[in-house]
Amino acid sequence: MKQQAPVSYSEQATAAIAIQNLTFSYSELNVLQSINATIHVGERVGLIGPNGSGKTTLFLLTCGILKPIDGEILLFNKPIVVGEFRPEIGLVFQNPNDQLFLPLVRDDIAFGPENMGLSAAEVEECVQEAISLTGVQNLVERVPHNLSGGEKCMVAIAGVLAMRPQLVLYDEPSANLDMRSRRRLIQFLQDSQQTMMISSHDLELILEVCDRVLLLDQGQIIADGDPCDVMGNQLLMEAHGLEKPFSLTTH
Ligand SMILES: Nc1ncnc2c1ncn2[C@@H]1O[C@H](COP(=O)(O)OP(=O)(O)OP(=O)(O)O)[C@@H](O)[C@H]1O
Repeated sequence: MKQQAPVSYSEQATAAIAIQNLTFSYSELNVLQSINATIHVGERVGLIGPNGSGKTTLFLLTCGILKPIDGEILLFNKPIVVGEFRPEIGLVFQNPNDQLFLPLVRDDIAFGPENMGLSAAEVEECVQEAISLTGVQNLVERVPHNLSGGEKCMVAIAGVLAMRPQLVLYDEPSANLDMRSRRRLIQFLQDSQQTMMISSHDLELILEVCDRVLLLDQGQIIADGDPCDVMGNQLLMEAHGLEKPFSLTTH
């Protein structure tokens, strides 16, 4: 439950992400203040925190979309450089409309691998694999713009998986999904093989999918541990604008 020390040499072999003394501000607004955390290969880590605590910002830094003020992030032991494409990592954006922009779903899913210098046959293999994993076969000839929220969510995930990342960051993946689409997403996430981080206010989803949770608030990682322990701590949750999930209320 306490903040982690910077990654040690012995941890490097299994570190997918090593966040080291990371500090970030938008102009005058300090968002992250010297945070440290290591995400290991194979982990499924939930990222929780109140609105505006910096969850999306941390994901954008981890993908090299934003540049830290201080500190650094190592991705599989190699520093993230802002603007450098790293195929090892994929980000599923909070709003699928930010990700889907081509006239056909199939083209959207193919966009990533097509820009990775792969042959046409390799692109097709990646696309078919992603379509199959996400179950969007019936949507490939559709116009992304016309899809429902749940359909857009799975197509956006397919577009990321088509690049075969080892690590996927999901930003609020269940936002705006109905019960059936959300259940399908949870099943998909449980079956996924990649190391993952999931930022969400859907704490029950985090409980069902993740084996570890980080609580972010006031620029700091306030808690880091087992999801039931962290989210079952009512005083801790309430102190940071969160509620203990209903399914933990009898524990
Ligand atoms: N481009 C930007 N310019 C200035 N401030 C920003 C920008 N993007 C985000 N912020 C601010 O940075 C803080 C962190 O935002 P961020 O989106 O990372 O939080 P979050 O934890 O993902 O929030 P939510 O749970 O509401 O999605 C907020 O106060 C937000 O208003």
